[in-house]
Amino acid sequence: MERKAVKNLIIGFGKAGKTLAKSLARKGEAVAIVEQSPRMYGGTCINIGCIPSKSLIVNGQKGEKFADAALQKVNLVEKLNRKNYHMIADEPTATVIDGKARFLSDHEVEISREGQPAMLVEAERIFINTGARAILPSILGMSECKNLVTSTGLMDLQKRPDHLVIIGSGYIGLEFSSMFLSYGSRVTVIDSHRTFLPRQDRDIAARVKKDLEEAGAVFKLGYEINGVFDRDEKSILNITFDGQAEEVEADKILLATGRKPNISGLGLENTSVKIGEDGHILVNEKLETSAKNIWALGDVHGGPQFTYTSLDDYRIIESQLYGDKGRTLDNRGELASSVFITPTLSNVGLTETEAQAQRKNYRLFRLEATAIPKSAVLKQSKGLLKALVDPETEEILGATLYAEDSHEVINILSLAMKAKLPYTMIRDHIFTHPTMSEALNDLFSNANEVKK
Ligand SMILES: Cc1cc2nc3c(=O)[nH]c(=O)nc-3n(C[C@H](O)[C@H](O)[C@H](O)COP(=O)(O)OP(=O)(O)OC[C@H]3O[C@@H](n4cnc5c(N)ncnc54)[C@H](O)[C@@H]3O)c2cc1C
Ligand SMILES: NC(=O)c1ccc[n+]([C@@H]2O[C@H](COP(=O)([O-])OP(=O)(O)OC[C@H]3O[C@@H](n4cnc5c(N)ncnc54)[C@H](O)[C@@H]3O)[C@@H](O)[C@H]2O)c1
Repeated sequence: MERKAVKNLIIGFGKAGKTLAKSLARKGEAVAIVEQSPRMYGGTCINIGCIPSKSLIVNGQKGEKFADAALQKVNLVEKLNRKNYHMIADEPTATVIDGKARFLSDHEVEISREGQPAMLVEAERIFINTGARAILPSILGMSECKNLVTSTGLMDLQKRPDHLVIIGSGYIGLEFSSMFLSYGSRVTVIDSHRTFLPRQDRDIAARVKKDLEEAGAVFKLGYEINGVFDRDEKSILNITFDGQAEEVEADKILLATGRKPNISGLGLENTSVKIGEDGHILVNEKLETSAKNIWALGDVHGGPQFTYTSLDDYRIIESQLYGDKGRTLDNRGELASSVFITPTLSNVGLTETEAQAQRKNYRLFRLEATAIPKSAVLKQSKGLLKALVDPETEEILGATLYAEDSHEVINILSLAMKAKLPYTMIRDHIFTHPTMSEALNDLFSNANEVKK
């Protein structure tokens, strides 16, 4: 077996891993990064996640035809994939190894390669960045169903399905409903949960649901899925609500019921790395696993699954191994998030419901998106903005922005929260005009405070 010794081995070409590989190489350190599929150079985000999905979403909003948008998506991904490969492979002290990694011990990793003998890599330090993969709930008949796909399969289609049935109304379920509605598909969303967007305030969830319904989505919430079978070119889902059975016919079925840490076949049982009950790699606030030479970064260690949290994991490693050791998971602060539907739904910090559950004192500010001049310019006036402020410190406790471009505007509020700025600073700040961010002036004005 071919053997290789290297100081740093990174398993998985994700956001954290590739950024770390580049940084190590720039320091002149020997680093090898192993990736199981050339299709995935650069990881989930650029190949099968954020970037292709947002490309399809944006082109759908612009009114492009699905076939054209699909082609643009392929070209964009190919370009980014090659760029990511060369970003690492062209560094003199870095090596990209094609193959699937499996631990033999805390320091030894076997890499199986297609059409070539396996390779054994011995490394001083190992960074696991293997991401997450779609959870496939067990549904009777699903393995024989030819129209059942995950988000990856759906984005590979050349032709839009006439009727898309989506199982799951979380991030992927909602973003893909909005996306395919914009291309003219009929969309039905089924979720086992009765409450729509359970972590959002009820007024926000109701708005989102109503807007998606107006765009054509049909929601079937609180349904159990009993089985699926093919009939000619279509597939039929058997579902029940309160014991009442019904059938739904679909051209494609998207499974979007969550993603779980990718540790399958990684051989962690041969190491001293400990795994949590739900299958994530256990790490401390410095991302150290229970093996002293092994770290885990990104989706694989559980917690929020975002590209920007994976990037922040890289920053933690950099700070711990080469910096002032100040950066950890514990001082990450509030994370903003956005669901890229139309308009976008963004959150940071507490929702009103969470503030109430925590018995916090808060001042509530509320603004209809119709009041924002830029929303009229953009011809997208749907939405509602909410923000909570601590009455004593005047700091922002949280915000929910359901409005066009809220994925940009939310970052202003997350920065303000991190900097502990009083809300008055945002209220009185001079923003350029006409922009969606200037709505923050109005949102925080006294006139828009909701007296409880
Ligand atoms: C459809 C979709 C849309 C998304 N949209 C967004 C978004 O808009 N914004 C956002 O922030 N997040 C989004 N996400 C989530 C985001 O993509 C992930 O959280 C992020 O990419 C995780 O990065 P990572 O660094 O953990 O690893 P990944 O980027 O997942 O990389 C892991 C890599 O490891 C490889 N690998 C796995 N096992 C092995 C092995 N044994 N040997 C060798 N290689 C291996 C995999 O092939 C993969 O390339 C989306 C996800 C999906 C699926
Ligand atoms: N904009 C973004 O940042 C973005 C976009 C896409 C994905 N992501 C990341 O990817 C992760 C995975 O997304 P996701 O949408 O797959 O998961 P999710 O956890 O967001 O939503 C899963 C949904 O599936 C439902 N569900 C679970 N099991 C079910 C079953 N058996 N039958 C019917 N419904 C069922 C749940 O009730 C939930 O509504 C997200 O947590 C997110 O971190 C982020």
